[in-house]
Amino acid sequence: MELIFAPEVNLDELIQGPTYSVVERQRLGILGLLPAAVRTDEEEIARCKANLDRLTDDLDKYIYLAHLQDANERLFYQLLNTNVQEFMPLVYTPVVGLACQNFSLIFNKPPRGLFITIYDKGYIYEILKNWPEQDIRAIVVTDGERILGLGDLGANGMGIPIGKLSLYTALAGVKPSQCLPITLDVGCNTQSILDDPNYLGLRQRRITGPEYDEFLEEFMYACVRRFGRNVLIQFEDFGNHNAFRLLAKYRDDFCTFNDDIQGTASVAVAGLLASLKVTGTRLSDHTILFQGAGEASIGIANLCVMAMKKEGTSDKDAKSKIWLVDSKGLVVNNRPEGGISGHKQHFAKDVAPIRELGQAIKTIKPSILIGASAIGGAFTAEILQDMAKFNKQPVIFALSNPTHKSECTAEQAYTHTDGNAIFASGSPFDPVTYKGKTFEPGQGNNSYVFPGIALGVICAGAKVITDELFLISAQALADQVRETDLDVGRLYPPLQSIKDISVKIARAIVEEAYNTGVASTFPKPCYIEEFIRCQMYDTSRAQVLFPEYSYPKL
Ligand SMILES: NC(=O)C1=CN([C@@H]2O[C@H](COP(=O)(O)OP(=O)(O)OC[C@H]3O[C@@H](n4cnc5c(N)ncnc54)[C@H](OP(=O)(O)O)[C@@H]3O)[C@@H](O)[C@H]2O)C=CC1
Ligand SMILES: CC(=O)C(=O)O
Ligand SMILES: [Mg+2]
Repeated sequence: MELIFAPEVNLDELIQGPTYSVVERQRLGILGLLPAAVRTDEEEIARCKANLDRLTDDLDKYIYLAHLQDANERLFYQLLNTNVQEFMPLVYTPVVGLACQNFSLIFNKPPRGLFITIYDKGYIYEILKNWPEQDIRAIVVTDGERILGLGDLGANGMGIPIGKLSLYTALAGVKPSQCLPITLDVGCNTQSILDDPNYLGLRQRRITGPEYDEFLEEFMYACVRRFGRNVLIQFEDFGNHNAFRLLAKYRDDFCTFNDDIQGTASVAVAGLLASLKVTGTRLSDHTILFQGAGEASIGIANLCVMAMKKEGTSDKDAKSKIWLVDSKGLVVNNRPEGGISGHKQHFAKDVAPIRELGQAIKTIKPSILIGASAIGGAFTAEILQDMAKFNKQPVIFALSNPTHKSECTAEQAYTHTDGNAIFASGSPFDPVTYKGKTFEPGQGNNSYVFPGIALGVICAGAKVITDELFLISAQALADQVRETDLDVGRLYPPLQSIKDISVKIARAIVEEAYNTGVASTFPKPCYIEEFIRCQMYDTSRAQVLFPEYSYPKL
């Protein structure tokens, strides 16, 4: 047999590992660099699973998967797609929280994202040029100040943009080469992190004020200059004091959204719309109480108002049905403790102050209770029992992440309401069997919507992302919920069908983008769903083809 060797071996060529055929190995000049077996994708996925099964520690599993993503991205996404339900908690919440807390320890050399520090001010465009890919369509950016419910993790927050963008690909087929995770390192205010000898970020307290704002401004313009006007910039896990004002500042001129405010609103309203099918009510019939009055709660509250207005309720009446509890108690006008910012002000009521959540519930008797305060266990047995006392089927969402920050567990929700709760949570819980019925609660997490929204925005070349798009996505998601889901207490469609769900969301986004004149992909595709599917990442392996050919006789 005649062997053909390439003059120089490119180790990148090994990326497909043992799935290369012998002929491919010869042609690529990598013969001998792999063991003899020529394997199918399925066999390689099984090998990855066997490796994961050997590991007992979640962080070790995260590290294994991160290495797989670096070594063989295609296989990584194939593996995730074999069982999204099983693998999502390992690349996303809750384990991504653990990974962020240990990020400096587990950081590995291959760059999965860009770190841009406050000292890079003036050179952000040049740093963006260091990223090897040119055709970036989506950026997820954090400054690490509010990572899940874990607080300020500084540069360790990088796990979040990486994890979110992995879901862009795994859940909605956005091409990984078009995604760029970015951490803006402006310091960290968590002393234990600054004291950690392994910490890899800037070892200083956070820069704030005009210097921070100028840095963000330069970042936004540098992204557009480098990757084009339509590059999607998703803000993730910024501190409350920056999140709202940056969204307000950039939303009309950039293709941007804040996932914690707007994505969360969309997924929560989707869950509420699905719950209406169970209770046979309208959203406007409900009284909603939020534990927490931050990015997530205010975002959801505002979108609930939009949804109620669609039902014909006035703005004033809709707002009157929504109550907030923050760290100082019920959000009421003239509260002695003050602290009612502009966003909370819309929902502040003219009633006597109440300090405790439990007391607020006894007084207001809400039919929907939503937790987004990062106070684990805030929904006590008594609170859950009260919700069941006041309502035949209380809606209870414990949205805080990761799992130990959840306001209650699924088991607590069902047990303390005698199995009557309509429940969803930000981080996943295992099925619960109560009095012979097995509940499989759904995950009220923005991950159900942001990948599909991003896919739609990218396909349409949307110039801006309006609030209307988040309500449309909520409706598109709720429309996917079947009787069989509701029967097991799930307000969301099964995760296993998430790619099709994302396409439906994307389709709704694309149609709306054209209808409202914010699309810029022309000509408008005739068959929108087919067009979207054609843009999606294909995990099947590109064959290294060497067609037989010969020169014509000279
Ligand atoms: N499931 C999902 O998809 C999402 C979940 N989340 C989760 O929601 C949580 C909050 O996130 P986010 O809204 O962005 O954070 P913010 O920091 O913006 O808001 C937190 C809110 O909680 C309030 N709070 C703090 N302590 C208490 C307390 N003891 N009692 C009542 N309220 C309290 C704060 O009050 P004050 O205003 O007085 O400071 C603030 O209003 C996090 O755990 C996050 O992981 C967030 C986004 C998406
Ligand atoms: C899910 C999410 O975005 C958060 O917890 O911050
Ligand atoms: Mg977030």
